[in-house]
Amino acid sequence: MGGMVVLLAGDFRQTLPVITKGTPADEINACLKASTLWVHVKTFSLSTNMRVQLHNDVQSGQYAAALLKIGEDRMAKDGNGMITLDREFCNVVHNPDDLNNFVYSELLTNMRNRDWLCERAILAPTNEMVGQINEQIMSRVEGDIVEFLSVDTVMDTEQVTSYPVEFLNSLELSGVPSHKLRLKVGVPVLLMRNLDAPRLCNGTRLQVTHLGRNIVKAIIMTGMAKGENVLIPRIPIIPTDLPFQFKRLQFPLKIAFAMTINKAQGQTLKVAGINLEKSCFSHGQLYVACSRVSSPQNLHVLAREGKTKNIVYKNVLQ
Ligand SMILES: Nc1ncnc2c1ncn2[C@@H]1O[C@H](COP(=O)(O)OP(=O)(O)OP(=O)(O)O)[C@@H](O)[C@H]1O
Repeated sequence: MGGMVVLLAGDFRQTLPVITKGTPADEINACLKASTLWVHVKTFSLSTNMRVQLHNDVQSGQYAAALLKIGEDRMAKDGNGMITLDREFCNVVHNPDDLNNFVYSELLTNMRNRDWLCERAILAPTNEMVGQINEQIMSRVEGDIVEFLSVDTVMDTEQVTSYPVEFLNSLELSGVPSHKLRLKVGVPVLLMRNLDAPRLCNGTRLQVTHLGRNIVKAIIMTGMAKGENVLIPRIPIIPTDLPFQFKRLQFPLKIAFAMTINKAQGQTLKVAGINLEKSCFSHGQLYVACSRVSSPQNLHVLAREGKTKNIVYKNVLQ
């Protein structure tokens, strides 16, 4: 059947599809532009950055222009291929504690305000960094940490001896909750699976209100069911991108003070911190991170000497 009109909306300055252990060439090949259908696509361009425009101040035009310079790799680079982030573009900070304090100032008082919690996040390129930042900020929250250990089992009983439980427990997989999930009452969490769409979806943010042995009570902070109290159970999660199948029984939650830049794509934040102790490693990450907020006053960036790498695959933009 032909002749149907399909509307696709996107921005090729943003991150490309993630290919596990893939090279830049694999990412470019997975992009819509590499499809044989692309020649039949008619493109229209949107020209106003509404997120920035809505802020409605004199700096908004400058900020939107600077974002485009990052997205299109038009920033000047030094001999090591690094760009310099200046004060007009963001607040450059020099250590992780400062970054955490700028974004989560007076955390204990403000944590009761769910809107305050939702409108801010610290972003980092890798899951490993995100895990560390979440632990650092959770340590500032009052109360005891409760540790939930997952139950991991191999699906094929014949493979039980090849994959001991200790090995399964050690697997940290993207999109799969950790074996050891550490939470406190009051912390914001991200739901990692669709439990009851459209109320409780992958990416919905919640605030923990009670930690039981077999259930987590939480209040929904984002989306159509904002304000509702919910019970989150442990669910079986089966990763699909491994050479063998195993099942992890765990709460589909992770702490949401910090999240990866890729996870933040699509979100709008009032205040963002970007931890670039380890630079971005893939196309569009710096652009996505910086473009989550609408003004330079609300963007705090931790980068050594204010310098960082901006990875842009120019042929995706042509
Ligand atoms: N025409 C508009 N009028 C008012 N607000 C708008 C308009 N378009 C977008 N916005 C606001 O701008 C912000 C970004 O919009 P939206 O998330 O739809 O854009 P997007 O292109 O998906 O962004 P990105 O891909 O960068 O995440 C949102 O807060 C949205 O409410």
